[in-house]
Amino acid sequence: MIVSAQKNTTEVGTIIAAHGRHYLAQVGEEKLQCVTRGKKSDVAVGDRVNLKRTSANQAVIESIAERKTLLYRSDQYKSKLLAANVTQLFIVVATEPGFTDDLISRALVAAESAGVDAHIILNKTDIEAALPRTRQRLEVYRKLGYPVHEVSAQAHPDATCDTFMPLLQGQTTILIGQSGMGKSSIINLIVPDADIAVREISAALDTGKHTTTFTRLYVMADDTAIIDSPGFQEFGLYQLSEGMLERAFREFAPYLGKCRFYNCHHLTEPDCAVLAAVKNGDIAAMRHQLYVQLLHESSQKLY
Ligand SMILES: Nc1nc2c(ncn2[C@@H]2O[C@H](COP(=O)(O)OP(=O)(O)OP(=O)(O)O)[C@@H](O)[C@H]2O)c(=O)[nH]1
Ligand SMILES: [Zn+2]
Repeated sequence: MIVSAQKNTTEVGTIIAAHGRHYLAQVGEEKLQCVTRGKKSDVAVGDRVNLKRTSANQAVIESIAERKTLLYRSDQYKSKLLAANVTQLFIVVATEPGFTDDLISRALVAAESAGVDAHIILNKTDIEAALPRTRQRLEVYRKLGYPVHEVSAQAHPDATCDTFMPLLQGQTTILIGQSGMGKSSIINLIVPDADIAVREISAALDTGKHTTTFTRLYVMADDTAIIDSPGFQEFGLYQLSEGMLERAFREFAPYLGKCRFYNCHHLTEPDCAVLAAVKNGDIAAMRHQLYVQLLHESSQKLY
């Protein structure tokens, strides 16, 4: 079929899902199946792209607009693209089941190093027995300046929407969370017809049964989008240099440059200002341990 009107013009779209080297782009009200030229597959969900139509519902990606931010996911010892142009990252945790600090801090490091704001969403506040202890566990992050928002998607859906809507406005927000935290419940509240959209995306990309395993973007308004990243995407942090890592721990900032050695790794060095702060409790030991672990991991990278 020849679509004469669009034949030689370029259109602008947003990548809303990716599966292998097949992409789906939202162009106004339409969803177009896209491929890249050649073997390139460096397109990420959230990318703004220039497209050339090849049929009524297909197009070729001509170019990718400059990215404001880029998040990576981990794939063995490699980092692959997770999402582009994200402005804020919401980490969903719950009173129950338990969450791990390791995953929260890794997500925070990913956000910091990408220049993306990070917020923590505490869901299931209706499970009151577990609430005090959960709040206390999140205190370390709140003290670091990461906003913590309390919601209950199930018990207080309207209040949950009221909490989210102003936060989402004008932003591209990625939601991540370990299984069972209630991320799907939240998405279904704030994105009406999310299920329909996922089925549509899945059919267009022919992902078969893998409907829940791909990252997808929901366009809410011109300047507002939500990205649902299923499962708990391990963030790719292998590409971070030592300098980027130490800066991704925002509580290290007052101490950087104050160690005896200008190239201090903050591991076991004498007169290390960071270690001194860990020792006197100004830096949480748990956070420093993760820094050590990430430093170790980034030295293990294969390429
Ligand atoms: N008590 C309570 N339960 C909730 C709340 N929100 C979600 N749940 C329940 O928590 C369970 C997990 O919710 P989901 O929305 O499926 O969680 P998810 O994080 O998407 O989990 P996966 O689908 O495994 O990734 C379900 O049984 C929900 O009914 C809440 O506010 N309070
Ligand atoms: Zn040091």
